[in-house]
Amino acid sequence: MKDMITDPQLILASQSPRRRYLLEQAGLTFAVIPGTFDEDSVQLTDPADYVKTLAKAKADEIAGQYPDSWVIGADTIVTIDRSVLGKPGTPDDARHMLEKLSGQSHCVFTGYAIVCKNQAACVCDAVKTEVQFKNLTPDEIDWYVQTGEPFDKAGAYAIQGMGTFLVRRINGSYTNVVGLPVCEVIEALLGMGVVTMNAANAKGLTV
Ligand SMILES: Cc1cn([C@H]2C[C@H](O)[C@@H](COP(=O)(O)OP(=O)(O)OP(=O)(O)O)O2)c(=O)[nH]c1=O
Repeated sequence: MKDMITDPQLILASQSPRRRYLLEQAGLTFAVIPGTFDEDSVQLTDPADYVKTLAKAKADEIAGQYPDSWVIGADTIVTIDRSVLGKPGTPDDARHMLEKLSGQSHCVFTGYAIVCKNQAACVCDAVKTEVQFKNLTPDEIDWYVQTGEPFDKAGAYAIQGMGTFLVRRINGSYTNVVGLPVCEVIEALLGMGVVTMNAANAKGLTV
């Protein structure tokens, strides 16, 4: 149930600490209100369409509760060949994902949606980044799984964490791999007039 407080102007509808950190680092002030949307209820289609649909559903859920606020939702998946890798449920899942990614290139798709219900406004898009892994030895995979880092990350790795040693090169947005394409999201927020670059407040973006 919604608290009896004034709607925050900008909301990140996500439980992901990485998304929060990326937006804070970009100078935004916002509230964090994660939703309860069931990701398994959405049928997998084209990867870009799929992450856009999920991002929009996450944003819409919170926008329904805070209709005057601007709400940001996002979703990230990893694809390789024809498989989609979400978050591993068990150490064996994580090991299999890392074995699949070893020595190969894969794609990371993040969808984002920015929604304001009472203004009937919505921007929704997806960004793709290519990531190439080095060849991993069984010992490297075992060690990385034991760190516990893979478990809440799509594809069982964190490029921003200890998993940085896995990545030989990337082609595209780095923040997109971490969970939110910050350049595109800030561009959209500026374009919609949700935030401004105010010379009198050069410490951050003005909401
Ligand atoms: C590939 C990769 C993913 N990830 C993370 C970003 C996302 O938090 C997660 C993908 O899961 P998501 O389902 O996109 O997001 P989430 O469940 O963490 O949060 P919410 O649905 O509430 O917004 O994987 C990294 O942190 N680093 C990486 O290198």
